[in-house]
Amino acid sequence: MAAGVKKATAGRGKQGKPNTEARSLKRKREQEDLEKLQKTVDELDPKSDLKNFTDLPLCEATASGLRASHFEVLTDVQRAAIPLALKGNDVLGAAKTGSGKTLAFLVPVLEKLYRARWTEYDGLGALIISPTRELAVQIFEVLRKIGRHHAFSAGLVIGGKNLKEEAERLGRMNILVCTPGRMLQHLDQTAGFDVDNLQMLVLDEADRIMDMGFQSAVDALVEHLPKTRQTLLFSATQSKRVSDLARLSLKDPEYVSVHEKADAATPSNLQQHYIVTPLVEKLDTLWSFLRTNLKAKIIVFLSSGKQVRFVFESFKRMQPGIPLLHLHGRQKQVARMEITSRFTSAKYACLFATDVVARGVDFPAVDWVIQADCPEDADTYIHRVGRTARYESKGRAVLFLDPNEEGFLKRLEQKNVPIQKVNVREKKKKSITNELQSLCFKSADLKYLGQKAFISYTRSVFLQKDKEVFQFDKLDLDAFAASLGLPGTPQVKFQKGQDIKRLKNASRAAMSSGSEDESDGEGPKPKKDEVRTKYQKMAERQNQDVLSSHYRKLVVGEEDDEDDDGDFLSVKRVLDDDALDSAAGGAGEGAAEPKVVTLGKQELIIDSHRREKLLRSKKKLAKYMDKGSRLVFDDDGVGHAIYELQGEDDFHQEGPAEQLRREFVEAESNKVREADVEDKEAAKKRRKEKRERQRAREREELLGLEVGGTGGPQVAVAGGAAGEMDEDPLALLRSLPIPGEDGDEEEEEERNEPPRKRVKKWFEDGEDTDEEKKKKKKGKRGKKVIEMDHEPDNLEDLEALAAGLLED
Ligand SMILES: Nc1ncnc2c1ncn2[C@@H]1O[C@H](COP(=O)(O)OP(=O)(O)OP(=O)(O)O)[C@@H](O)[C@H]1O
Repeated sequence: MAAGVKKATAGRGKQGKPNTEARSLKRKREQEDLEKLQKTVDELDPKSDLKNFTDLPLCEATASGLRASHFEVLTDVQRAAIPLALKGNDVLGAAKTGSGKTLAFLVPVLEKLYRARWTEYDGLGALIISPTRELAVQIFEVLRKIGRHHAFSAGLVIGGKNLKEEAERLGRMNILVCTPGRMLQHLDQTAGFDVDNLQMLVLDEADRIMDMGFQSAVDALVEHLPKTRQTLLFSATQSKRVSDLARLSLKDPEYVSVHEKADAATPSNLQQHYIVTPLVEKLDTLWSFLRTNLKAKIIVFLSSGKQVRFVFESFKRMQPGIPLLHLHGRQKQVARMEITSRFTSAKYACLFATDVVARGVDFPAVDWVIQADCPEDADTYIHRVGRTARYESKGRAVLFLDPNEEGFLKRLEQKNVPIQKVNVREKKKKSITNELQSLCFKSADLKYLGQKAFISYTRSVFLQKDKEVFQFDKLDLDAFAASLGLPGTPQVKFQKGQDIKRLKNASRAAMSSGSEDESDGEGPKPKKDEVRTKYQKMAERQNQDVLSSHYRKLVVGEEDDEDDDGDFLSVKRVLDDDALDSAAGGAGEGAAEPKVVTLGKQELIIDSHRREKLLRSKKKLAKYMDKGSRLVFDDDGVGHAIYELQGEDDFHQEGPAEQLRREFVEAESNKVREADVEDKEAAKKRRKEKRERQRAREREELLGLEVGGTGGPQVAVAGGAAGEMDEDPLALLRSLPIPGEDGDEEEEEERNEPPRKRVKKWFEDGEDTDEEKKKKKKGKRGKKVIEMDHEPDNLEDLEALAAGLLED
């Protein structure tokens, strides 16, 4: 789309002055061309037999962009949809995966704006919405390629970038490719972002975008858009739901379904197989498959980000001999882009992925699509396998089914998906359970990942809507846990909750986050300033504490109870050993066993280093303790409360109350007096000892200086003359008290006493020359410094100091 610059400079005279005549001529010619083009479009019969892009009434900029990108022959969907769209119809386009739907909407977008003579001053002309960031990036790239000779500005709005920066650029864009949440965020928040002129709205993977995960965002987004626009909807699994059409205010939409009467819903050059492999042997089968297909480009689909991480990490450690990559919605945007581009350019590689790349993503030359976890429905199956056998290339797909999941084949049949059974050559199959066990034993991290994978898998099976295919009660949980290499079976139990789609889309509930393409079903992130409990914080820890999702459910689940359309899982035991293990150490190996310490009436779980530190601080612990009550001990060592109430009768028997009171006061006063005398004696003794110690110290200091001679400051003693004394050269320094050390009570008192008169050191002698004195004065920038040879400790000293301060 750089041609705008060329266009702007065309029509200038030799000296750079605008040649008005040439310009008006050019404009006239353009106008004529445009009218001619519009006429051809109006006369175009959408049902006519068109073969190539050159048969379409397109402007030169689009035609040359297509040529430069080597697009010549129209695909079926392009042949059917582009003419209708060029003529201004709303279109619902359905065609198999990899059949070229992207161009079927991008070409009409460019043409519409071109024929409307759209300029940068006209604002946003077309909005293209994609359900995932990966797909949005891809659409944007195709747009850039075929639109290179147009002068339109185009932008990508997908989140993961600075909102403000994005907002600044938005106002200048004619075409935007976006994900729904991020776009809505801009429409709601970006001041001056005007979409009133919008000519065209496109929804790629429309059925997904109209799905409930995006429902609220899309509805809110459409609210902002003008009703007088053209709308194009495309997908390989298009729905004609009237409610969807109404939501988008489509006007007499043309339904384009080029493969409706085809033998299959999937590309004809795609070979599809399934393997019946028990859940407990799934990883063995997958591993053995990879080991026998090292020279291939493979995508392995798994049901959650946790599955992806565990399989990726464990296989990586076992080094299968093929480069491994992994992609899921919880990764940072930069990492996702990096992995996508690495897999795109790789010749041989295996990508473990969630459904984040199930739709639309056009990785070149993928040989195999393996669905290691059964997809939630036939549509998802169709999109997943569609990552291979794209356009005219061949591809193969394998679906792993547990014997209990064979009911899924019926679903595929209903959708016209041809699939054949293949058997695994048992000879080539290798069990990796022992290796996984040993890896999990050696690495706590991997074990935690395995536990999380176990839980997320079992949970997803339980939550699936299609109960004929996904039968939780038929899962052999112990054997499944063992097959992942786990030392025990993490325990799970049912709780009323939400259905899988709702859970999967939980993160989309707050669309403003912009991370709408999350496919891991890992629930929403907390808002920044939300107050969270310690269990919530533990649950959010990214560092693999296995029960995090359980804790999350424990906490979030309470709120979810209202929603009764299904059930969901959570832990039976709040704290099992592993959970505590992980909670105590974050995730690292050798994490300390959590302790439960009873403090007063409270139980304190020591589940982190911070808590452990707390145990060492009496002061901090004090706040957990009972405040306590003071006791006095009698001669027999029995404790009594300071004020014990005596029975009234006993009290009266001892004599008149007033007399008893006086006797009590007198006795207590005597005690205080005696204690006072003792205290005074003790204090006197301590002061005496202190004085003696001080004198001794001063004597030693003087002695030290004499030994050191006049050769330099005190430290010189250590390196010099001390050696001759055959003494430890640091003896003097060691004899001096070090602040903070040996802090017994008396020394503490000593430190609290007012500072004593300090004996001047020989090198501190204040007998400076006059010049030195002047220098000192200057150095202190005019500040008045009064030098005294000792600190003022009587009235005379203070008067002298005050007099000095008044002197100029
Ligand atoms: N007319 C054409 N000539 C040659 N190649 C084409 C043509 N149209 C599309 N392609 C190529 O076919 C591949 C698939 O196209 P595209 O991604 O548009 O398919 P799609 O129908 O959108 O698939 P999905 O349903 O998976 O999103 C791309 O690599 C694209 O470059």
